[in-house]
Amino acid sequence: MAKQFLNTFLADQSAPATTTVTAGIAGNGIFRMLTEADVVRLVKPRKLFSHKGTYGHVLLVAGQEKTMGAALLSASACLYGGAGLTTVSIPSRGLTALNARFPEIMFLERKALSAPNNLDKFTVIAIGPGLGTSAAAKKHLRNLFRIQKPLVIDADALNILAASPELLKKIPAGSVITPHMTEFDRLFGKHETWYGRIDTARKQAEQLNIIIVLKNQYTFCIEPSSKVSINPSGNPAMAQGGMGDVLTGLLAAYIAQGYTEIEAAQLACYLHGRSGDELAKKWYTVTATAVAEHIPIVLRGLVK
Ligand SMILES: NC(=O)C1=CN([C@@H]2O[C@H](COP(=O)(O)OP(=O)(O)OC[C@H]3O[C@@H](n4cnc5c(N)ncnc54)[C@H](O)[C@@H]3O)[C@@H](O)[C@H]2O)[C@@H](O)CC1
Ligand SMILES: Nc1ncnc2c1ncn2[C@@H]1O[C@H](COP(=O)(O)OP(=O)(O)O)[C@@H](O)[C@H]1O
Repeated sequence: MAKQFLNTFLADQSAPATTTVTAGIAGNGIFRMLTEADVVRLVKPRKLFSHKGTYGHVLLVAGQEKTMGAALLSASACLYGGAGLTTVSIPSRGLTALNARFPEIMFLERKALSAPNNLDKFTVIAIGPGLGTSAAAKKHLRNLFRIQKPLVIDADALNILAASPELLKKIPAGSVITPHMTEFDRLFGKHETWYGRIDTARKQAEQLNIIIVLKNQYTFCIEPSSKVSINPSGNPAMAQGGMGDVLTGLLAAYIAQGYTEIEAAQLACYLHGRSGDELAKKWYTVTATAVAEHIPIVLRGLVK
């Protein structure tokens, strides 16, 4: 394969012209591009004699009155991503919508989040889509930080952290954060270039001991070792609200199923974009709902 350069993946081509990207995540370089072969190798086929308990239990803390849709979209991705069980903690006003739309999904009252015992049974907890940034939302995030288990942190939970640097320092080790460019700059300061942003992300992933999924046309998954994998799938037909909420649900679903946090991030990014790519062959734009629903079809095509 011809040599690839990092600038191919940056909107502003701000990297040194000689910085290369190797094909495949097994490569030794800092910058490695995820390939279809990597993803096929990562996927663990579902087992004979397995049941819902085999594939983990996601708790998703999301939604407020005006953005309940984000919670439902994210929850749908847990379902279509194959989590064994999904429970959603949304304001109780969203319960009718949840039951009508996804009868497979369970509900946990918000007040139950303050008792750590209630959370033991969950394999992974994701927080943020459509959550809002109220004092109550901040309290829920703070409570989840106390149990010291890695979290998936997105959207408004990131905006809460951006406004509370003292809380950002307490982020549980091993957590995965999924900022888009604007959320990233709110968290870590304004950046003039993409190369500068990636440099900061590598430093922060190491310092905070977390995985940073920096979303854009090409999404960068940055590990605490500061290695970067670049996701090549996805297209502008996907540039619509709710797409990131679906990515968060997928990521949580793969952690629930026993993938490591970095494997889950790589799988979620690739399959999310691939779903959008397959749909965009027929559709000029694709919805977040459609991207989630198409995930099992993408996997059926990749894993024989
Ligand atoms: N149906 C729903 O309920 C939806 C709820 N959402 C939730 O609403 C909350 C706030 O989201 P908002 O969209 O208002 O605010 P954001 O902070 O996500 O976005 C604010 C602005 O940042 C810029 N931006 C967003 N993505 C970018 C990217 N990849 N690169 C560069 N700039 C980018 C855009 O100009 C955008 O208007 C989140 O919790 C989110 O989960 C959104 O996901 C949209 C759909
Ligand atoms: N032009 C694009 N090309 C590839 N992926 C895209 C494109 N636009 C959006 N996406 C993907 O959609 C998601 C958008 O996330 P985000 O901005 O958080 O959306 P939202 O807040 O509306 O849910 C990211 O995973 C991003 O990579």
